[in-house]
Amino acid sequence: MNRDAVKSSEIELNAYAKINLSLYVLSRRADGYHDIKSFMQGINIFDTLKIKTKKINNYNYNCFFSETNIYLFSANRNIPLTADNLAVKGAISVVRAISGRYNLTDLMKERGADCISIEIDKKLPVAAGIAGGSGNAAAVMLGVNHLLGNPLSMRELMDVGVKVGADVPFSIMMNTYLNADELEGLPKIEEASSAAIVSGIGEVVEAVEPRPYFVILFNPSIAVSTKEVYEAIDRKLEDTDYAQREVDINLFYNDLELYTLANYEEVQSLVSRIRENLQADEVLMSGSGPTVAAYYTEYTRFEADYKALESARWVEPTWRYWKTKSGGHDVWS
Ligand SMILES: C[C@@](CO)(OP(=O)(O)O)[C@H](O)COP(=O)(O)OP(=O)(O)OC[C@H]1O[C@@H](n2ccc(N)nc2=O)[C@H](O)[C@@H]1O
Ligand SMILES: Nc1ncnc2c1ncn2[C@@H]1O[C@H](COP(=O)(O)OP(=O)(O)O)[C@@H](O)[C@H]1O
Repeated sequence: MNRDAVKSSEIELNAYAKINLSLYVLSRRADGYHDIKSFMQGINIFDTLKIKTKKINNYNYNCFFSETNIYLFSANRNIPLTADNLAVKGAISVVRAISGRYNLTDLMKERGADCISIEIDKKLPVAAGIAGGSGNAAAVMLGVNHLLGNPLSMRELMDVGVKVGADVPFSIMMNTYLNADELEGLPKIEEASSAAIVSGIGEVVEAVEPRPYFVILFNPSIAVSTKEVYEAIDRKLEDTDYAQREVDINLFYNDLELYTLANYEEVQSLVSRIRENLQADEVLMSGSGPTVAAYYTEYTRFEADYKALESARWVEPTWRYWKTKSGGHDVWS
């Protein structure tokens, strides 16, 4: 570790959301988690997090965790402002991993700091199938590691991150790639990508070239529990033909869609209305839902459809939608 390389006491990172262009659930493991195979890609919508190492000089924060002196602030009331916050879990896990190898008190002292503060500007929907919380954990892990002089490499952060959440390893890789300018000096940064084929429960992340698409993303403003959806798929996995089928990672396919669409009328209605009214090449729910992506290869059709949404009667006032792109900065410019 180059202790002198990073002496700034503050970093601001965008925590980008992900979408699953394909998601196959392969088997249930003894610990209740599921082995999957998924093509995941970053998308240009994000929360913003400010992470600081500082002297404790004010108490204007929602909560304080004494074990590692971590303060959290967010104006958003849809996320837990407690130790259950995934940003706090990310901070604790990275602090513990660093403490295992280095003297944390010394690292903090060298920076004239005795606490870490996290501020979350939450813009993404919560429990939405786009890894908003995992992205917050990823950004905090990358930010704390950066402020403490990059003791851990990107891959080491990913290994620690899977204990915080199954989507965290991919979120770390993708958010490393998309925040590369801010994270200069992170060991193994050159291995990052905004797209990957993800397997295991989420810990095996193989960087691949992104597949660029224009995307209109819809969220019906309901929350869906990932745990509930995975548990529901277990009955299907008992069928050996299903469990042993061939998977094509390049198809637009999501094993979890069947359950969420059948059990959440709002999501079924959202998908049907998008299919009836838009000219998208593909329409697919992301992750466990309820967010649905309409994918376009052609810009003019994408623009026309997006424009028409403003006055479309089939769009419910409670829905949120975003005009965005998937891939990386090169396709976003
Ligand atoms: C479905 C996916 C697809 O990318 O994304 P989301 O819909 O959550 O965005 C992920 O596999 C979700 O990852 P993540 O949301 O981080 O999961 P975790 O917090 O670790 O786990 C929540 C719960 O989901 C179940 N779970 C999660 C991942 C996995 N491979 N198998 C599982 O069975 C477990 O029951 C666990 O208790
Ligand atoms: N910082 C955070 N941002 C979003 N959700 C969080 C956060 N911390 C904890 N959570 C909780 O994590 C769960 C999953 O949220 P999220 O990551 O948004 O879902 P998904 O992976 O389906 O997009 C929710 O129950 C939410 O309350």
